[in-house]
Amino acid sequence: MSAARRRSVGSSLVGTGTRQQQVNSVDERTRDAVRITGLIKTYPAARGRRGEPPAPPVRACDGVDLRVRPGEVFGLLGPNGAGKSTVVRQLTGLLRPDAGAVEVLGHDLVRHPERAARLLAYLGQESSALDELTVALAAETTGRLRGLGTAAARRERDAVLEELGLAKIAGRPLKKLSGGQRRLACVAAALVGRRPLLVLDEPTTGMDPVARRAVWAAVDRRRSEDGATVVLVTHNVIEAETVLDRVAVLDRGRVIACDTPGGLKSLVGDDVRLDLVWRDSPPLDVPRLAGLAERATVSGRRWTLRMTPEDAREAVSVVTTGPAFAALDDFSLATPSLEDVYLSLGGSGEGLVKL
Ligand SMILES: Nc1ncnc2c1ncn2[C@@H]1O[C@H](COP(=O)(O)OP(=O)(O)OP(=O)(O)O)[C@@H](O)[C@H]1O
Repeated sequence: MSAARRRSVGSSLVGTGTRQQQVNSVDERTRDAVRITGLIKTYPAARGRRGEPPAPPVRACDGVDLRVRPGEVFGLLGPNGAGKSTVVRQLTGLLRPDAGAVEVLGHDLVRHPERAARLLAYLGQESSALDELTVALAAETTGRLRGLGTAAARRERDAVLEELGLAKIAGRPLKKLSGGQRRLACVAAALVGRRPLLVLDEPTTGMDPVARRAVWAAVDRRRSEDGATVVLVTHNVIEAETVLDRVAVLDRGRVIACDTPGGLKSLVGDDVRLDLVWRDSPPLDVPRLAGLAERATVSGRRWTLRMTPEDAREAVSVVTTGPAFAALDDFSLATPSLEDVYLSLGGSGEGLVKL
């Protein structure tokens, strides 16, 4: 129900006592596009095959609470194995939680998982189901399955393929495309037969920058023109910073922070990050450089330092003069990123992608 419609229903019932309370409680539930409360999921232990040790149970969701507002692009960020896909598979009704509630636009998807198909479009990590079809047929078939008539499905198919730059390869089967092209075709299929909630699990994996930009523009259009809400899984911190309104950081099945990218970054204060890349070995006989070496995280030829802006100014003057500068290949100074937030919150940082 749109906000305008909710307002008109509410105002027509002003003063009717109990019915007003009912409307208020419906209003309360539908104010969030997605409400996830106390979600718990443990994958059971598995017997070891051919003499291998058994796999222990894995608690992939450990009490996850999330609220997503209508029209928001909301991200789940975290390293491999943090539990992001497990959350979205429960959000889409594909996986039953052990405990907790999942509501989408006021519908209880734990009790009624079959309603998910009408409420949301889901792009999972693996999408081999469409592999035998051509790009055009994958999009058209998805539209038909979502209840569009033949003409409407074809109209939407053509519009989406054009929008995502796929018209030229519309006649090719998905299984004969590159990884990035196949992923783009799956995004196209997900967008046909519009749904109020889009749940996209790493939609741009393997795509080149042109395709990525086309996907983000298409997602943004669904939000601005249709009022769609988007839940997006990513472990790409750069994407997270640029496309998301709010982001929940997941680590080991728990939400360790949830805010706007800017709000999260303010958690790490004013510290800046200085990256130094040396041509070969740095001249450690320069005394002030030896001092920096003690504070740096070293990875091959790269030093990374987190410091106050004043210390960074001093460090930059050290590395841009004399023998240090001669030995320097590259350097960059950056304000805090979501990766810094993640690390400062106690995440391991492994598996976060920076492109
Ligand atoms: N079907 C399954 N059976 C057993 N364990 C599983 C299963 N699926 C996922 N897991 C485990 O649950 C945890 C969370 O996995 P999940 O796929 O939700 O993480 P993720 O954050 O989506 O990771 P990625 O970024 O790699 O996609 C991991 O430890 C994973 O190994």
